[in-house]
Amino acid sequence: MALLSLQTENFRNLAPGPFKFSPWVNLIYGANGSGKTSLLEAIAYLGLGRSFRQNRHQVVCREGQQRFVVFGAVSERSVPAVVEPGRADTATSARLGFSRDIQSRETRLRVDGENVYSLSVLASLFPVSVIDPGVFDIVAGGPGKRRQFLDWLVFHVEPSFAPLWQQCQRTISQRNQILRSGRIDDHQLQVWDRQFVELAQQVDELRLRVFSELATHLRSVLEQVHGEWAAALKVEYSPGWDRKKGLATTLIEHREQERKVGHTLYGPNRADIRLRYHGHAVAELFSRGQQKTLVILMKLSQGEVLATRGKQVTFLLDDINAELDLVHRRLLAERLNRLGSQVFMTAIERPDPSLLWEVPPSDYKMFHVEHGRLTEEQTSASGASE
Ligand SMILES: Nc1ncnc2c1ncn2[C@@H]1O[C@H](COP(=O)(O)OP(=O)(O)OP(=O)(O)O)[C@@H](O)[C@H]1O
Repeated sequence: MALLSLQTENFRNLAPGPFKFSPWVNLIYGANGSGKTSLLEAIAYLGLGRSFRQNRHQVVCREGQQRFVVFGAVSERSVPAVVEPGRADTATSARLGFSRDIQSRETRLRVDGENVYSLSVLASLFPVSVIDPGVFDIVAGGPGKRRQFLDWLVFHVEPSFAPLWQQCQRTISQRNQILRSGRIDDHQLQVWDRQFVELAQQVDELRLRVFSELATHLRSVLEQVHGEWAAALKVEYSPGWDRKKGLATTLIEHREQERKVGHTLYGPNRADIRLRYHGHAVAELFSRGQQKTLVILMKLSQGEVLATRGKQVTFLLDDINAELDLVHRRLLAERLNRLGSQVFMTAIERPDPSLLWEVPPSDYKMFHVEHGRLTEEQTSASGASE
């Protein structure tokens, strides 16, 4: 899907719009505090149902207002692995809406004017991938971030994953309650363990299958990065228990330990993507730039896996220029262009397209942001299409 237009009400400092976007590349620049990140945040609301910057809806609602609205029109495009920009059919196929009343805490999700009750409906219609400074925790942070990263892809590739994982998480929390209660009923725990092991194996199977595809794409994109670090990097999926032993045996062997800590220490809730370099975690040895390049390439690989399923990810890149040198910026821009993804890329200075692409995409738009207002500027692409 690609976002063709956006309207907002009371969203931070953004003007209401409507703003019309390119289904391919949108370059957005403006001074500090002009509203670039707020724009990406509003777009992301349509696919995530929340902000990627912080947890509370009320922070994005304009000061003094009680309700904010984000409304967008998205188009469906069939995306072969490599697409020539400008060739796809961009007929509007869905109108997505998100509104939140701050006082009543009521959230409303709308698709084509009808109420929907699950965020996963918006998420599957409009997959968005945010690349902002916070995303670098995928490498530098704990396993939870990497699990979330993998599960985002599994959710989009395997429709059975979301309900399965929910059920598995419920089982884990029931199991934790038993482990925490002073008097443990062994029989009761065994019953939960049987169910837990079965669900865990199903979750693991889906994650492993999707991870293998992701790893293949990541390996291919890493081959384009010149540097020993990219060649020596090892990327492995760990299910959260010793696979040779099996989860059932692991749980029996560690029952005492789990009783002591009062929660589940082995299982898909502990899965991870291990990123190793010469036997060490990459977070210990990689430079900041290398870590950032790696995260961006991992995100790009997610987009490539979805493209093989005919699903298109919209990438929201917030001021990545500060993080990447020109060579890596170009590599990313070229790969995104080949992928045919819709891209929103912000910068403080007006970007020079000739520095990003050898041949700039035939259909891109350039916007200047000031006080939350977007002004579209003429580019060689807009000139050519007239
Ligand atoms: N709830 C709100 N109500 C009104 N204005 C807000 C609200 N939240 C943020 N703002 C203002 O919106 C403006 C836009 O901030 P934003 O983070 O989008 O800027 P930016 O262009 O990304 O800046 P930078 O380049 O510094 O990252 C800021 O001036 C901020 O003070």
